[in-house]
Amino acid sequence: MAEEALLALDQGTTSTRAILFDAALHPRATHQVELPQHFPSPGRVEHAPEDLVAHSVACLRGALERGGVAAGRVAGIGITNQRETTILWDRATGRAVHPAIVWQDRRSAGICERLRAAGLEELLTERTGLLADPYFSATKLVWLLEEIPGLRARAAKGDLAFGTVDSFLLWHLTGGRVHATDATNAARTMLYDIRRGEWDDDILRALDIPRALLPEVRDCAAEFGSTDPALLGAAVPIRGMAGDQQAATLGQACFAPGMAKSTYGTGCFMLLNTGEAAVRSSHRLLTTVAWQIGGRRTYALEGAIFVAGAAVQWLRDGLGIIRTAAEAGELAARADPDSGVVMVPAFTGLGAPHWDAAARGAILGLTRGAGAAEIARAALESVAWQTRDLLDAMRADWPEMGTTVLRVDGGMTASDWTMRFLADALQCPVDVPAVAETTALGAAYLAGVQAGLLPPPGDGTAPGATHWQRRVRFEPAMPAEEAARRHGAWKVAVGRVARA
Ligand SMILES: Nc1ncnc2c1ncn2[C@@H]1O[C@H](COP(=O)(O)OP(=O)(O)O)[C@@H](O)[C@H]1O
Ligand SMILES: O=P(O)(O)OC[C@H](O)CO
Repeated sequence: MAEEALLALDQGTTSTRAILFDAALHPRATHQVELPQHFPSPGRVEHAPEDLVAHSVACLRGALERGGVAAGRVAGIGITNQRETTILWDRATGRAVHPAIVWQDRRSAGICERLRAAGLEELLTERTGLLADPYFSATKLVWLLEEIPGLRARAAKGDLAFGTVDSFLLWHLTGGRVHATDATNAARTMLYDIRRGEWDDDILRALDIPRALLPEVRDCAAEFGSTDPALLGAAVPIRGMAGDQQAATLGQACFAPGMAKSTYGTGCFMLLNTGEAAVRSSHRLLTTVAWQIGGRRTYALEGAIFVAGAAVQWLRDGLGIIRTAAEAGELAARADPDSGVVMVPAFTGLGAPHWDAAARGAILGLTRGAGAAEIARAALESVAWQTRDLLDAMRADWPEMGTTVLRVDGGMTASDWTMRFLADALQCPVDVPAVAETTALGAAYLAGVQAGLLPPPGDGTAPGATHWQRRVRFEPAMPAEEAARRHGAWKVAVGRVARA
């Protein structure tokens, strides 16, 4: 690779990876490390902050080494990360005062209840676009300040720094010189006014969070400082930052309003670009910042589903009816398509647009003729129907959406059967891109924009002209009436498991 390179760091929930791209955004080398999960008690999920830093540095070094590129040739690093996960650290030592509280962690449910009882939910939703749920960082931070002795006093003195994973990594990569985040990560804290683009003093006061804890908020394509030369052998500028789902939206080149992407990993996150409109949802979707570049914010509606690929993992590890995830589609293909078996995989409650924490999973419509194949098919279908519920909610919230093509990525897109059924269920085309690593691609793209190597979104070359290429398109083959009838059966099943 003779020309300049871009380096993406993707710190996710289950692994950390760095991908080296050339200046035209072709992936050249990858280094990945699995991240240990810690479950100290039911409902609690933690990561070791030192793992986050050590693995990130190892991945950056590994990708450079494998790509045979010296750090000095990297025009910019883009950081992207699991969102909402909360870390509080000592400014003097850089050491975290508690393990990272992961986005899935439910320990602050009681604090959310308190906020709702105090009538604060409307203010929180209006300003931040989010719901009073433990998913977001704010109540995790309140929990730390309330439960860990001495922290409130240290915070008041200005000795501590708060950040999501991006900020914590930035702090360490720059040798403790920069305490900053970007607008997309700030938008997931429940402390940030997404319309005015600043930390919200009313919310900080209501939650008793000292402003001195908070990082400075920058654009997603910006100068974030340079890496400590001791880490990679040269000072490399950090020029991009975005939460992983927002980075994937950029990686999928969903640059124009009305474009949407859905990522199918363990869970599923769907984002719809709504342009300059921060659309307030009437269907319990989230309103979030898709990206901020040149001081201008583009917004998105977001829906999160907790169980997507996790349903396939359950077929494998819970039921033992498949040996590998890839077998799920083969088994489903052998099922009776009219068996009437419906599975609602509400293993940990239902996410958007239902937000029913008490719901639990069910398999309905079993007859003597139903077997492993029908259950596998119902599990894969459930992923498509959950997406249909999100799409319907998005259309209802934002009628301008019109017809769409859904761009998909993540592990489950390896299943052609699922993607074909997804197109049927949604009654719209489903596009799988050539570069599957859309999250890293989005982060590298941001760094490339800031380095002046790539055009920003919306400059006339968008959508898609810069880096997006389709690998395959799935067109709906099921008649609309049949899709509506089957969706009806799904909705009845959801109604049976709902508790809220
Ligand atoms: N061929 C396949 N068919 C169906 N599901 C699959 C297939 N391959 C992988 N998966 C599912 O995709 C998920 C992994 O996707 P990935 O994007 O790596 O997730 P994450 O980033 O959440 O760890 C797993 O839950 C797995 O069950
Ligand atoms: O790390 P992932 O891919 O599981 O994504 C996590 C999300 O950012 C949580 O909001």
